Amino acid sequence: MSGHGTPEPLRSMKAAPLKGEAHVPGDKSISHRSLILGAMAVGETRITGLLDGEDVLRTADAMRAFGAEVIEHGPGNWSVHGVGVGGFREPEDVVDCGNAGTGVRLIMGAMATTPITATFTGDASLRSRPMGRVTDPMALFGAQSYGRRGGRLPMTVVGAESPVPVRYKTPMPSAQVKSAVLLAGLNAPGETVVIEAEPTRDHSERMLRGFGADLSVVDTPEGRVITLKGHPELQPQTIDVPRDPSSAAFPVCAALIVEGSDVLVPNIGLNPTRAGLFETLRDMGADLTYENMREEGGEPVADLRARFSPDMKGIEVPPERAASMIDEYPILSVVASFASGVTSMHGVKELRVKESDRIDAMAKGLRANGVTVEEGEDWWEVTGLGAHGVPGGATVQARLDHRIAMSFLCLGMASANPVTVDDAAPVRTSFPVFEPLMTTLGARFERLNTP
Ligand SMILES: O=C(O)C1=C[C@@H](OP(=O)(O)O)[C@@H](O)[C@H](O)C1
Ligand SMILES: C=C(OP(=O)(O)O)C(=O)O
Repeated sequence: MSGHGTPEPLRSMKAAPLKGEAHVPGDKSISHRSLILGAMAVGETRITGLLDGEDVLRTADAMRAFGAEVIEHGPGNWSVHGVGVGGFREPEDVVDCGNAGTGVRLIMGAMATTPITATFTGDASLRSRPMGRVTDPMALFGAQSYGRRGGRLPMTVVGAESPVPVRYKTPMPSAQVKSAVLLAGLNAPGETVVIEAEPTRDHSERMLRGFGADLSVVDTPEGRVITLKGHPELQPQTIDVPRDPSSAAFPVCAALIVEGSDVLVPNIGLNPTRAGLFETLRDMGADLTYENMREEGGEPVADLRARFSPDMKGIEVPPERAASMIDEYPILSVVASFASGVTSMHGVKELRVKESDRIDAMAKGLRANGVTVEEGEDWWEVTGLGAHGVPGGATVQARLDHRIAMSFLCLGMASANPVTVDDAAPVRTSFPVFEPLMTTLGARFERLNTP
């Protein structure tokens, strides 16, 4: 598992023009939810296109520990025989969610209204992340939790004996917190209500409805109000997981900064709660087009075509767009380094509690590679050096963060000198085929024994 093995240093050298098609893996958010909702349905859910990244494999193991039958039939092809809402059994051992914030937080929610006890842990990154944001609303349902100081893992959650429904306004924009409350609400009587001031990714709402839950979403002056009726019998589904826009971001952004590139990234979901990066890149003047726009499973889908864009300009990224591109700021900051002028990113303090403090990780690594970065608690600014202006040449720390590792590997494809990442193992959490896929397009990597 990432974070426990030998570090895998990887150097990224100037790439050849990136050309061809990039078939990126399945969506991580939807993959976690497919397994969890499949485990809470009655009968067999079939899944194709499931991401086989380590984060999702941990969730599959966790669902087995809670009593569901989870079987891999072949690459991406899975079945889950669910135990029904309220049917989880008590895990016999500690549940290790690895590197996955989404996995642990959604599973805590899913079990918090069933009278069982479970202890959760994860790798060094996950053990440093705040869990109070989920255990606070779980306490309102009647669950108890005992963790390390600061609400850190390892943590034991004692599910509520007689859960009560909850009305909860999320204190920060977080789809994980929203989803944990909705999943807990499944096994509470009456109506559970979540209110979010800023809309976040809505996969849980769409999928809960798909599984047959009674759920309504209303936009009000207070924010988005989501109401779920408790105690549904969830119906098993057949799910084809769409490709992950957050993974698509890497070949797209690499193509924009590597001279001579022209890359097609087919079948990417453009759900508006996820597509903020692509709009931002277009606002910066990127040659990024949506081809073959269509609807699949009720969601907009397109093939993304990205070509080398030497004339991109820095912009102020609208803060209200932050939730729809929260995982994409690291790679955006790489693109911003190759634009001209300043790109400023505000309203992004959530970046400080991801797999790493992503503002700090990117700021330190970009500075080491010759880029000027200013930062405050909830904002940062990157001063671009133009299409050929980034020196590169440094070794950076990935900090057990897949998106930091992949972002700096993309930087090295276009900078004057190679960029080395001290440990690329975390890439396997979300994008296990990143290295071969990017190599096929024209990237050049060198594996090192020591960074
Ligand atoms: O719900 C989800 O699937 C996710 C929500 C986001 O986290 P937050 O809820 O902490 O913003 C995102 O960063 C994460 O990669 C996936
Ligand atoms: C923040 C992320 O994931 P998680 O919170 O699930 O660890 C991510 O994938 O960028």
